[in-house]
Parts: sequence; structure tokens; C-alpha cells
Amino acid sequence: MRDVVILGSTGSIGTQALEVIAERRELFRVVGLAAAGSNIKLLARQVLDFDPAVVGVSRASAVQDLQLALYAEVSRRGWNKGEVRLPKIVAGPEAPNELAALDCDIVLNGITGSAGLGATLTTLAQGTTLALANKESLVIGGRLVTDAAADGQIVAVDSEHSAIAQCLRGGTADEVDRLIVTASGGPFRGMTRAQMADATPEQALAHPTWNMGRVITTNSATLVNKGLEVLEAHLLYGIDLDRVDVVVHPQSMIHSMVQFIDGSTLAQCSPPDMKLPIALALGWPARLAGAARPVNWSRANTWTFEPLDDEAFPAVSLIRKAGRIGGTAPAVLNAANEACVDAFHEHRIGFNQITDIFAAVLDEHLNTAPGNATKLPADSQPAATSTAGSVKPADVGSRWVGAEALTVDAVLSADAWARRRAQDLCSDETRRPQA
Ligand SMILES: NC(=O)C1=CN([C@@H]2O[C@H](COP(=O)(O)OP(=O)(O)OC[C@H]3O[C@@H](n4cnc5c(N)ncnc54)[C@H](OP(=O)(O)O)[C@@H]3O)[C@@H](O)[C@H]2O)C=CC1
Ligand SMILES: CC(=O)[C@@H](O)[C@H](O)COP(=O)(O)O
Ligand SMILES: [Mn+2]
Repeated sequence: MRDVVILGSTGSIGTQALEVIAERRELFRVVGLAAAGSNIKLLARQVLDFDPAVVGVSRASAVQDLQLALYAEVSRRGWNKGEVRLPKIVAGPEAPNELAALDCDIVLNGITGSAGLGATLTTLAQGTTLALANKESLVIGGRLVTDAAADGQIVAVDSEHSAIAQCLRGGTADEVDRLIVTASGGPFRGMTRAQMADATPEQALAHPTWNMGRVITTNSATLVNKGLEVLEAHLLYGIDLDRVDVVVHPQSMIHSMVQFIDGSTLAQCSPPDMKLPIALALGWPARLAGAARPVNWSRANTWTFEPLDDEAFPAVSLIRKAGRIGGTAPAVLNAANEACVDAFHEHRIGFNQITDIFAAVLDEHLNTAPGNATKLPADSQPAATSTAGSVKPADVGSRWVGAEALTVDAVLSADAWARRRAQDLCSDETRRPQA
């Protein structure tokens, strides 16, 4: 029996993880659930279905709503209030970290965005296995996360990285030549930048193969998701960035591949369904029977592959650049992107401006580095940010910090600065989409 904490339980990953667990109650017990607090009714139903000891909500004001929703759900089910054991509720921005610190076997981090960083680091510090969907925490934390993790402590939930982990079982580390991350290409595959200029949020959310949360779906449309996944693969598997390739595969049947030094390539394939990588992460290293439907090999299948169009979708090369420079650069890029995604969905900027604005914020950040980080070779280590002297606290996040000097505070401060800066640029009249 494995005790599991699910962070982001009301989201796409969280709800699918609970479905996986619901079918295997003899293998898993849910001991904690956490969410932001925007879908309290669902969270209350989950609490009564899975009976965790602790539940967390990051929005502090959601506590009372949750208590009321729990009582309402108990009544709706016709249960006797006196006999129902309600969980301890923790609230506030630190709630996911408190949940991640619980005594358990696995923490599944299915929070969206950089808000998942604290929980990732807490889980690792506790020595608990981290089933990682929240790629943002790994990408922005970089070495802070990888250095905190023991060998095998992070198990990938992301479909591409789960695929790579499965393929890596087919050879030793020194036999690996390249990792090939597949990309669906998103809803705008084949379009030029000009054709995407008027793309609406609704069109961006019409993912061709996956049903996911709003941020990752938008990131799939811009290809930001693929850029983050290139860094994620590099950090998880210790392969140079230059040896992580992207290939567009619109059918999303092959979830990624490993090419070995003898010219052999192993691929993992299955119809697109996150229950497979979620179940594998929870059961790792064991496969759970019946986790998902397999490929139907008795039917004709056509799977195609094409190169990434870097001109139409510059996100992957911009994120590679941020990854090479390292330090606070990935945190800045990610936070600026998150702010731009919100602005796009609020119709304050156009689709192409998501990439334009986060690129501008990244450049501004790198221009503050000694010697200008944009011109620095990969992995160079410029001087650390100083919080003393003439640097005002509000300015600190605008300064680039190299990987060697990186701290959680530097990441959070860079994140906060980049978010503000991107919001400013999103409000700039001259950058608004044309009517
Ligand atoms: N969906 C997918 O198929 C895949 C997702 N991923 C990654 O998994 C992560 C989650 O994605 P997805 O499930 O699609 O996202 P969703 O938007 O569907 O769900 C996000 C979840 O995180 C919760 N949440 C958000 N902010 C906080 C916070 N500050 N504290 C606690 N909980 C919070 C939300 O709570 P609430 O409902 O209350 O707002 C919700 O439960 C992302 O990092 C994504 O990139 C990776 C591969 C595939
Ligand atoms: C399911 C999953 O892992 C997503 O990250 C998915 O890969 C997104 O699809 P794209 O390939 O379109 O980014
Ligand atoms: Mn993925």
C-alpha cells in the first residue's frame, strides 16, 4: 500500500490521478489533497470520496467555503454528520508545502505553474518520491531541484519524459546518443506567424490530441510547452541540451524516443491518455495492468513526423537559449510567459505577442548581467546578485543570477519581477492586438 498526496487534485492531472487510484484502492491510499481553491465543490467531493487526513487550499479565504461545501456534500449524500471524519484543513500560499511535508510514499505535484516550486523542493527535502507533472518547478529551479533529488527520487509524469524513462530501460547511460521529444505541433501547426496573428483563445485551447488545463494547452499552441520539455528532459536525464531534439508528430501516438549510439531508436507508443504515465509514476517501477487502452495494431495507422518550424514558433529556441544561460533566465521566461498567457485569455494581447513579450522580458533580464549574459557562452557563471548596497529590493529580481549563485529567493524574486514586467508590457497600448 502506498500513501499518496495529490497536489492540484482538482485539475486535469489531479482528477485523472484520483481516477487511477479509485480503481486500485488496494494499492494506494490518499493521505492528502491540495488545490488553489477555485473549485471547492469538486474538492469537497474528492475529500469525501478519498478520506484524506489533510486537505490544503492556497486561497486562505477558501477555508470557510470548503467547510460549508463539505457539510453540503455530506447532506447531499445522506450521510450522518456525526459519523463523518472531516480532514484537517490547512490554508494559505504555504498549504501545498505543508501537504508535501506529510509522511507519505509519493507526492504527485500536479499544480500548474511556478507556484509548484515550493512543493517540489519540500517533497525532495523530505526524501519522498516526487511524481512530477509540474515541469515548471524543475525548469525554473534547475540545479536547486536536481541537486536536492536523490537518484530516482523524481519520477516523470509528463508523457514525453515518462516515455523517455521507459525507453532508457533499454540501454545504459553511456549507450544513449540523443533524446527525441515529440510534439503534436498544437492547433496552429502548419501556419505562419501572420496567419496566427488573430488566433483567439478559443482556437488556442482546441488542442488536437490532448485534453489538459488552460496554461499547458496554451503553451502547446505557442510551443512553449515543448521548450519547457526540452529543458525538463535535459535536467531529468542529464543529457546535454544540444542532444535533446524535437520532432513534430501530430498524432501523439509516440510520446518520445531515445536514440542509442549503435543507431537504434526506441520509442514508447500508446494512444494519448495521461492515465498511462500517471499510473506508471504512481506504481513505478511496476506497470499497472489496464492503465490505458493500447494501440490497436489490427487497424491501419498512419503516423507522421516533420521538423519544427522555428520561424513560426520561436519558443523552443528561445527557451533553449534561456536554458543554456541558466541561473534565473528560465524563471524569468516562465513567469513572463505565465503572465502573457493570462493577458492573452483576457484579450489584452494577441497570440504572437505571448512569445514577443516574454522574449523582450528575458532580454531585459539578461542585459543586466555582468558582461551581458546574452553574449555569454552556455553554462558560464557571472557574479551573484547582491541584495545590499545600491540595489533596491524591488530591483533585485531584474538582475540575472548565475547557476552557481542561484537560491530559491533569487528564483522567486526573478519570477515576481518578470511577471510584473510582462504585465506592464501587456498593458502597453502599442502592443495591444489590432482590432
Ligand atoms: N494536463 C495534462 O495532461 C498535463 C499536465 N502537465 C503539467 O501538470 C501540471 C498541471 O496541469 P493541469 O492539470 O493541466 O492544470 P489544471 O489547470 O487543470 O489544474 C491545476 C491544478 O493546480 C491547482 N493549483 C493552481 N495553483 C495552485 C496553488 N497555488 N496552490 C495549490 N494548487 C494550485 C488548481 O487548483 P484549482 O482547481 O483550485 O484552481 C488545479 O487543481 C502543469 O505543470 C502541466 O504543465 C504535464 C503533462 C500533461
Ligand atoms: C500530455 C502531455 O504530456 C503534454 O505535455 C502534451 O505533450 C502536450 O502536447 P504538445 O506536444 O502539443 O505540447
Ligand atoms: Mn508533455
